[in-house]
Amino acid sequence: MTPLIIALDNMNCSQALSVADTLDPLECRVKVGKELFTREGPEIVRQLQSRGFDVFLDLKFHDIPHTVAQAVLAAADLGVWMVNVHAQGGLAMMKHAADRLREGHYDTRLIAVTVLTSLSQEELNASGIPGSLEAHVRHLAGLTRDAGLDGVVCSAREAAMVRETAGKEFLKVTPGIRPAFAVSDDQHRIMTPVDALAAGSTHLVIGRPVTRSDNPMDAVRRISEEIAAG
Ligand SMILES: O=C(O)c1cc(=O)[nH]c(=O)n1[C@@H]1O[C@H](COP(=O)(O)O)[C@@H](O)[C@H]1O
Repeated sequence: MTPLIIALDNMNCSQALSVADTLDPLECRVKVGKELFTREGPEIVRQLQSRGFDVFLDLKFHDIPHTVAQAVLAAADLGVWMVNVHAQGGLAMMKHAADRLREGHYDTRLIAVTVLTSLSQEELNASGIPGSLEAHVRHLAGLTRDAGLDGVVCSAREAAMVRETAGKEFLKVTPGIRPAFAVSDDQHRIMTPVDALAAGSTHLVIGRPVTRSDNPMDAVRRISEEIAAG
């Protein structure tokens, strides 16, 4: 199955569906984030699923354990392929959500965001977290593994380190991916698709390089070709 997850950001329902209609669900999965979900609600997820797409519901839950677990179960009831929380919410929060999913026999993958790819070392320290960004990602990845989640969201630059900490099977979903033909936008810790996969990423999240393209499916094909050419 393809490692590509296309982020359907900066659009409403009809725009998202018209992009999705140009894409092939065998060549990519799609990600519904805060803006699209807040505008359109669960119906956009159902519409995408009815077109054959696996949906990653990227709402990055971060709250008390009971609230997060209930939100994760609500996402699983929607039949999403993947949902995420913030690892910063703590071991108990993550474990409660993972346990509830397992008890309910859901096959929705639960992953946790470590340190956002838009954050730099300076910004992390300025937010009150001392030490190196890499050490913090490693720590949060270990916490996520201990809580029984399926993997993390991290920068591809940290994928090899996460593999070392949590193993090969642990998912490394990496945004901040910029194919050779794209610009970096507001992402700080970026990598090309080829380098990201070589570093151990299991899934690549790509938004603007595809969705801002005049021909999104062509952009997906170019990325797949870049990957195949290695
Ligand atoms: O959880 C995410 O998907 C995520 C985590 C992170 O650390 N950085 C990050 O960029 N993302 C998401 O990945 C997507 C990246 O989009 P582009 O920068 O347009 O490729 C956006 O939808 C972000 O919300």
